Amino acid sequence: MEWEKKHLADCRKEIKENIERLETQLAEVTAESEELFRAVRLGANELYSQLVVSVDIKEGCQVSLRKNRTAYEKPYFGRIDYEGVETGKKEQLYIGKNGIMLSGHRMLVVDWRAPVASVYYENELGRGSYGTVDGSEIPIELSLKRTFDIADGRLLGYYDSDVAANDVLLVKYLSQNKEAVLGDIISTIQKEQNQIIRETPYASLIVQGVAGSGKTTVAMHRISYILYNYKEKFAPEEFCIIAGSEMLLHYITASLPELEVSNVKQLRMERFFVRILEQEWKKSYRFIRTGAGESGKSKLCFIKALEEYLQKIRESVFPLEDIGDDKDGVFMSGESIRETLERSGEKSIAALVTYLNERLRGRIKMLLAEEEQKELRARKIKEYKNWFVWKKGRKLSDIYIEFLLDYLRGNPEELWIETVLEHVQKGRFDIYDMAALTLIYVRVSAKEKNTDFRQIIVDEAQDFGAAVYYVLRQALPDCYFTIMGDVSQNINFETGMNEWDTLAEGVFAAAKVRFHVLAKSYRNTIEISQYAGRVLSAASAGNYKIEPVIRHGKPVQLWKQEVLPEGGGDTFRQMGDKALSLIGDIQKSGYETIAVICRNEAQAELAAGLLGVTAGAAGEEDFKKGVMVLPVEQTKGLEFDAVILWEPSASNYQETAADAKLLYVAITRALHELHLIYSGELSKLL
Ligand SMILES: Nc1ncnc2c1ncn2[C@@H]1O[C@H](COP(=O)(O)OP(=O)(O)OP(=O)(O)O)[C@@H](O)[C@H]1O
Repeated sequence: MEWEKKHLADCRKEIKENIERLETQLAEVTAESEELFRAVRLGANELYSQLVVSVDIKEGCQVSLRKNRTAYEKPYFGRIDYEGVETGKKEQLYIGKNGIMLSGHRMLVVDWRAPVASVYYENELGRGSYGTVDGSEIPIELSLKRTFDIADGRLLGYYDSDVAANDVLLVKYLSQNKEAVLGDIISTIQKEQNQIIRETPYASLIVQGVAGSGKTTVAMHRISYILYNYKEKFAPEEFCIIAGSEMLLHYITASLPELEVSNVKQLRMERFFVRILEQEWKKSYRFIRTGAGESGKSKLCFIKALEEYLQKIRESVFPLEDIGDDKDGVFMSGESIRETLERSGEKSIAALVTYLNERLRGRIKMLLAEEEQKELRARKIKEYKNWFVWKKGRKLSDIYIEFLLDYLRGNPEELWIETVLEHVQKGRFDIYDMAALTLIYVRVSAKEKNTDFRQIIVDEAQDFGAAVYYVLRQALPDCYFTIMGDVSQNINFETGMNEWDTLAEGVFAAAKVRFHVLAKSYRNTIEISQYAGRVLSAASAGNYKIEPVIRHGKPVQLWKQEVLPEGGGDTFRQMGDKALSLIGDIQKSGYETIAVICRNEAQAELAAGLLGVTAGAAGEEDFKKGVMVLPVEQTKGLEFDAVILWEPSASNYQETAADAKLLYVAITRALHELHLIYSGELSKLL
């Protein structure tokens, strides 16, 4: 202990010196760049490149200073001692949230994202290896793995152990209250989480993780990891985080600056489609949250039927016939058209029309190249100009309508199509109509393929059906996807994902996607997890079980309100009073985020009225401290110190898989305390 205390003190001394040196350097470089800026503004253009360099140095200084200042309080959390098997070189590395360099390029603290830091998270003592960014494996003999508990620059203790080195700290960390943002877990990342964070960025991932298993947290750390290790290959602007609601996006991305991630994009799924559709999404169009026939439209067979329909249009625009005439010969053969079509699967019809017309013109010029053919050449070029035609400006929605009519002819029993047609004619589109429009855009009119994005991260991915992912893949063929979800929490039972095979096989081709499972739940106490377990088997057909991290809390409390003869109003008032007194008690025990979770918006309005707070409305963006009254659907992905589940009665939650999923979501939002207030009969699921 004394040795480590001294090491910490020495380390902090060096960091302090670093800070002082950087402060001086920053002051100097700031003065220098200001001077250069003035000179350039007065016309000394030859100093411009010097100014750019100076500004770069200044920014570098600011970043280092920030890292050193943060590190001063808690420079590191782990230590590994090992010997390189091939080199025989002994290393003793301290691992922290920020890599700290000393002058002379001596590494004081290794950044948690560095490849070697993986040893701390994954390896057991003895022979092992770690992977580098270029894919090679470095064999090592690990002799020590140590976890530190450091606060405010003081060493409180350390633990040496094998693979689960960070368990003690983990439980300590989990017992704390939560800030109203997603925490950073750098010092307690678990092995199976680490494997996902450090998966190659050149693969798509599907992660099935039970509620509270860290899917969202892991996804954010993965972005940080990729940007740190693959700076040259991926830029932050090429990342987009997609989720179902604004509140969830705000909640999850609030943790990004802490992880040194800035400038990544974040969009709700429907906004993402709008972004891809660009001007094809007309001003008069409206997104509707619930459309018609979503159950049918969300399935792969529907979107693949559209794909086939578009393929037929393509075939009709480019007949595989020779182009030319008997007298002057063949300018372009049917065979060469076929080859071009095959090679250009990613090109839209409009792009191909332009391309093939240009090629045809080029071929005519080449075949009639002689001077004496000049006149004939000009005539033929004119004759075959715009040989391939596609009506520009044809509205995507018209093509969609034609397809729907065609689909209806083939499937006359699918009556919902009539309603979809009505919506589309009025310019009203749900998420699956938007996916369909996007596919039509990609196949029909896109000028070129979209290269804006390279990494897409979808959170709460189970809420969208396979058709959405099929279209995303087609629209962004060069993109890698990180898809995080939990089929047990699929609240859109008819449309969303109830298993992952369809996605893995039907959208990605199973060989191309890596599947991970996170089974441990870090959020809830054992008592809450076990309670959730009761509904889980009904919610996931028993496929994915929760393994809670051993952390005890209060038992789950049930508060039954007898139905009063005076009628519902009085009964609810009594329930409201009970909730208010519970909230008072919970706040007294120091918890800050409390949610009252209701079955739907109407019940949330009612409960909010009784509690004297405003209910979280659909468009609400802020996740805040205090009491929030929310319909269960809007609590997806969020977590609260305490949850009061409002009216989990038999009539609100019936014995169906869909209702079980809703209950499961609601219960698993609670970190420390769960209370149920209900009148009459409790749901049979409980
Ligand atoms: N390794 C870990 N160490 C400490 N805390 C962790 C760890 N992994 C997850 N957590 C915590 O567990 C909680 C749940 O994490 P997160 O919200 O990422 O889970 P999730 O799988 O996305 O949950 P849900 O499916 O319910 O939205 C968070 O408070 C997070 O900080």
